Amino acid sequence: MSEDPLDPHAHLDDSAAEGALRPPSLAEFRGQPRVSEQLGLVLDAARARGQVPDHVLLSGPPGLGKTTLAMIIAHELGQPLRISSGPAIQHAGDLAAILSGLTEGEVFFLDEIHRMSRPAEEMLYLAMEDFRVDVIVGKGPGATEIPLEIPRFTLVGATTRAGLLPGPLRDRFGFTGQLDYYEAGALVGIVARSATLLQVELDTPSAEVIASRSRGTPRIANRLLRRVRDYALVKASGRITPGVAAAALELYEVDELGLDRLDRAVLDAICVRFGGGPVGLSTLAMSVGEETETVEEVAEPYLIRQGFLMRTPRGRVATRRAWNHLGLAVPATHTDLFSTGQE
Ligand SMILES: Nc1ncnc2c1ncn2[C@@H]1O[C@H](COP(=O)(O)OP(=O)(O)OP(=O)(O)O)[C@@H](O)[C@H]1O
Repeated sequence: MSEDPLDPHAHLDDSAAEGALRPPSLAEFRGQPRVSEQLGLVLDAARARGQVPDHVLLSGPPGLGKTTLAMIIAHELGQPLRISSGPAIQHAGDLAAILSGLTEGEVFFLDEIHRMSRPAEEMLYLAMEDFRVDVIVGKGPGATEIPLEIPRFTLVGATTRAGLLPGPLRDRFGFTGQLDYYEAGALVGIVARSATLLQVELDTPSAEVIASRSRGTPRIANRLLRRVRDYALVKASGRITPGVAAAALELYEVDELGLDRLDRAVLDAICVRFGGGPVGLSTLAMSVGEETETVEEVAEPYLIRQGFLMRTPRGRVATRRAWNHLGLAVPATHTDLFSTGQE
């Protein structure tokens, strides 16, 4: 796993602190007002009926709060939480073991659900719908399927790419929450709350500097706060001002739009090495020395959202904004491309 302090995938930096900063209830969960309200309703209704709620699918880029919401669901329902992930469940038997060990009403959080093996996925269909798994006993022609009842549970699936889930799996979730990048105001609130929990004095203008460079992502906001705190301690007698926050983030190569080293490397590769594109994803990933998934799921969504690049059927293409942000002149050929209405 990467140790890059700005990588939203990286959990290891002060991971205990990250856990301590998770809001424990929906009331303390900021941002995502629609998902939060809809989910609150699902939980309230289930509680009122005294039943186990529908299965919940949470999708969105890393670090936006999917794990946090799964923990909140369990907490709000007063149920234990079991955590696993798609890549950890390669055999149907692994899943059968987990499911048969659940207690009635337990919340089962399955991260990266799109990366589960096919046989496990098929077992999950039945478990989600009928609360039953078919365990195969024996081998070859003598093998028999033994149906096994499992306790009613709530599955909370998380994925960075809901589109990658097969239709039959997606259809079995009663509620899907699509998490989006956070608005600046919500991030300021998150940073302020974290600062209080970390016993760091932080005024609103400084919180705004951190929030505005956090790529709309609470995990990054919390991490940047910790880096700013360190910087202030070493260089500014512990006092955080907007100038100190900006200088700290400059040091960590986070620019004023929140773009980090990988984001800029991607833009630089498209604009400079590939003449603005179109360039295929795998070529692009290789040229910045990253996994295709990291480029596609971490860097691209934010760059697209910020209008720096476009996905086209022929590959990734930089927009004028990308050239401008890198301080480069837009080549004439690309001015032509965008003036044809593709921007
Ligand atoms: N709405 C929120 N309010 C306050 N803090 C939040 C919120 N959402 C996320 N966080 C903080 O951001 C961190 C990352 O959240 P979380 O681990 O839930 O993200 P995730 O979407 O599950 O990411 P991944 O897919 O990479 O596991 C948590 O430590 C939590 O403190």
